[in-house]
Amino acid sequence: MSRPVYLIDGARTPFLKARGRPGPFTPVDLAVQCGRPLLMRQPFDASAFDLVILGCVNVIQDEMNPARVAALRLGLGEDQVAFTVQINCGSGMQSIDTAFRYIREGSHEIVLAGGTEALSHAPLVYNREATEWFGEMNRAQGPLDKAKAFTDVRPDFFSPVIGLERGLTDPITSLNMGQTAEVLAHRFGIERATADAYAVESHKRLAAAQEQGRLDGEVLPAFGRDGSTHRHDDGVRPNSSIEKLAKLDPAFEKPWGKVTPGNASQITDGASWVILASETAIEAHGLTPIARLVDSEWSALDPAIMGLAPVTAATPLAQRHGLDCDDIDLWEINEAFAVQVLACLAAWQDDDFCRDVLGYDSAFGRIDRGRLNVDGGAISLGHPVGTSGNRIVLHLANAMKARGVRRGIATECIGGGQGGAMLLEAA
Ligand SMILES: CC(=O)SCCNC(=O)CCNC(=O)[C@H](O)C(C)(C)COP(=O)(O)OP(=O)(O)OC[C@H]1O[C@@H](n2cnc3c(N)ncnc32)[C@H](O)[C@@H]1OP(=O)(O)O
Repeated sequence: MSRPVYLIDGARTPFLKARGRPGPFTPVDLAVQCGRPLLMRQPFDASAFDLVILGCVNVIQDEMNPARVAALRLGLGEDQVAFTVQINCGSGMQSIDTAFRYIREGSHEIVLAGGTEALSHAPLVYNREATEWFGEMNRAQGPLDKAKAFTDVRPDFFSPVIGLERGLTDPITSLNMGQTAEVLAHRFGIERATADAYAVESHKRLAAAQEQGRLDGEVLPAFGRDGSTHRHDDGVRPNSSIEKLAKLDPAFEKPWGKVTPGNASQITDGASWVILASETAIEAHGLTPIARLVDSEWSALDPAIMGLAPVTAATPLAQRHGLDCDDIDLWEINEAFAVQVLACLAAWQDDDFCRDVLGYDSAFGRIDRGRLNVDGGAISLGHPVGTSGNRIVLHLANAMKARGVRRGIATECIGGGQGGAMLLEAA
C-alpha cells in the first residue's frame, strides 16, 4: 500500500544556547514544553495518536526512552506506544521518516514525531581508571580491603570525560565534527571570508524572520521552573558583521582553519514536534494539512567528509522524482558549519564530483541562495543535534506554505558519515 501522508501541524521550543552549565530544561522537559500547547491547539483528543516517535541523541539517565516519558507527561495515556530513535544529527528527521512510512504503508493513521536535545545537560563521566577503581571498592570485603583500595586512588581519576566533546567526535576517524568541516573547506577551496559572509546572512535572515513574525506559531514560548520565560532563539546576533567575524580565531584547526565560533552551528537545547496524518485521519478529525511528505532518502559515505551527505541523500531523491535543481523551490540544508553547506553547494555544481561520486553525466546545478535556508539556520538559531532534522522539515513546510511554492527539500549531514533528505510538496 502507498497512501499519501500529510504534515498537519508542528511546533518547537525556542533554541537556547548552552552556556557552560545545565540549562533550564532536560530533553523531556523541552519536548513537553512545545508538545503541550501543540496538542492543545488540535481539534482532536491526544488519545487519537497511534504512536509517538522521538529522536534524541544524548538521552539522560532519568529519562530513558524519552519518547515514552514525554508521551506520559503530555497526557497521551498509558496505552500509548512511544519509542525513541537515534541516528545522531538525523534523529529528529528519522522520527518523521519512520512515522511517514508507517502511515504510507497503512498500519497507522496519525503519529506524533519529534526530536529533542539538551546539549547543556551532556554528562561528565568518570574515566576508565576511575570506573575500574569504583568496581574494586565495590568488591572490597571489610574495612581492611576498603582501606587498601583507597590507597589506589590517583588524582587523574578526577579528570572527567566530557560527554559533549566525545559525542561530537567521530569514533572511527577520531576527527571532531569541526575537523570534518575543515576537510571539506580544503577539498572545495572555501575561503574564510565566504564562510563568514554566509554566517552573517544566516543571522540576518533569522532576525528578520523573528521580527516579521514568520516564526509565530512555530516557535512557542518555554517556561522554566525558575520563573524564566524563553520566547525566541537566543543565539541570534542581528548585529553580526563580516568584520567582527574576521577577528575570531579558528575553533578546531589553529592557526589556518576556516571554522570559527562565528561560522559554526551553536551548541544548543531545543525540541520540535510534527503531526503526520493519513487522509482517513484528516477526514475523521477535520484537519487542514500544511504540506504533503512525498519521499525520503538516506545515504552513507566516508565519516571524514560527512558534511557532504546532503548531496548524496538529496540528489538521488530529487532525481527519483524526475526533478532538477531548479524544480526545488525551497531548500533547508542544516547548517552544521558554513563551510560544510558551501561545500555541498560547490559539489552540486562540480561536474567531476557529480560524475565520480553520484554517477551522473554532469553537475546537478546551482542552488540559489534566495531559495536556501530563507529564515536562517543552525549557525544563527543553533543545532540541538537530535532536534534539527525535525525542525528543518517543519520549517520547510511552513515556509513553503507562507510563500505559496510547490516543492521543497530538507536535508542534513549526520555525524558518522550519513545523510537524510525529505521531499515535500504543497498540500
Ligand atoms: C552532523 C552535524 O551536524 S555536525 C555538527 C555538530 N555540532 C557541532 O559540532 C557544534 C559546533 N560548534 C561548536 O563546537 C562550538 O560552537 C564552537 C567550539 C565552535 C564555539 O564554541 P564557543 O566558544 O562556546 O562559542 P560561542 O558561541 O560562545 O562564541 C564565542 C565567542 O565568539 C564570538 N562570536 C561568536 N559568534 C559571533 C558572531 N556571529 N558575531 C560576532 N562574534 C561572535 C563572541 O565573542 C563569542 O563570545 P560571547 O558569546 O561571550 O560574545
